[in-house]
Amino acid sequence: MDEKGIHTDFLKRMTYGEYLNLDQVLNSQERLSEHHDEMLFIVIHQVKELWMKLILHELNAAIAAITKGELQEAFKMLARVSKIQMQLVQAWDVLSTLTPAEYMEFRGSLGQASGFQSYQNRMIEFALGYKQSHILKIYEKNPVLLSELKKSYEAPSIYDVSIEALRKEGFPINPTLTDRDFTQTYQGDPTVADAWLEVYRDVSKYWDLYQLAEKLVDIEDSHQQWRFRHMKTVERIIGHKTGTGGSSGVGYLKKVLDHRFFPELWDVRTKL
Ligand code: HEM
Ligand SMILES: N[C@@H](CC(=O)c1ccccc1NC=O)C(=O)O
Repeated sequence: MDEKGIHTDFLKRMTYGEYLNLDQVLNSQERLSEHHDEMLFIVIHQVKELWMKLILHELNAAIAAITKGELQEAFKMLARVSKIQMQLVQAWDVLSTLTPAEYMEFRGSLGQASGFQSYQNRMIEFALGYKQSHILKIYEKNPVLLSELKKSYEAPSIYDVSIEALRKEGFPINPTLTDRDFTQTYQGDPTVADAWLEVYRDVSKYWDLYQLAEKLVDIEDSHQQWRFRHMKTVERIIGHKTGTGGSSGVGYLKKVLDHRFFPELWDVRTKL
């Protein structure tokens, strides 16, 4: 049988579990304590990491599509990102069934591990334009992750390519934004604010850019809802204890809430 024949034969016999690699997926919930609720804790985090994998897949494709001027394709992907984010926000309801006493019974077995080290969470923040250089240090000892992370740290974010789309439409965007140092978090620019204001004032003329802006607002809105639910769930479970990752805990999570990804898209609402 030729190579193709063997392959077809394998496909014919392939099972559901083989296709989805369920052996690995369903044998990856190793509790370090004997505690009943540690299973909930592990599953919630794994589900979240899987959804984040899909978010990144969609966000990166959307960035490429916007760069090529294929906005309709990008809208489809960004709408999917929003729906996934809704799942992630709702997942806090499941975790909230964990009481403080139950969590404290197995918290010790987590050591210094913390969501702070979630690599995919940082990749998403980079794709959305929040670039914090100290994040790279966390992965110093893992060259594979570090080089992947660096690539997205140095690349334009979804907002950078959206600003470029404004420029391509003919808006007089500050030229220094086009080849700026993308490792720096975008700080806002009056020419971008003026351009979005024009788009929102004349929606029928700039329908695609308007839709792009509203998709970005959806994503930032949901991301903030996720951050808020995280902060509140943490408060109800550990109060103001310091975090396993070494931060002040709730105080730190509250501060993170201040960050805005797409500042002009929020400011434009006041000006309309
Ligand atoms: C009992 C549940 C949880 C508690 C008590 C908790 C607590 C904390 C604390 C205190 C921090 C600050 C860093 C530190 O010092 O550790 C943190 C950060 C973080 N946690 Fe959680 N967390 C919980 C569940 C989750 C879940 C389910 C996720 C989703 C995967 C998650 C993702 C993150 C992320 C991404 C950060 C980094 C935030 C940032 O730096 O902006 N956490 N968490
Ligand atoms: N930072 C949490 C620990 C924690 O939540 C955590 C630990 C191991 C794996 C994932 C975690 N989730 C998110 O921060 C704490 O301080 O209790």
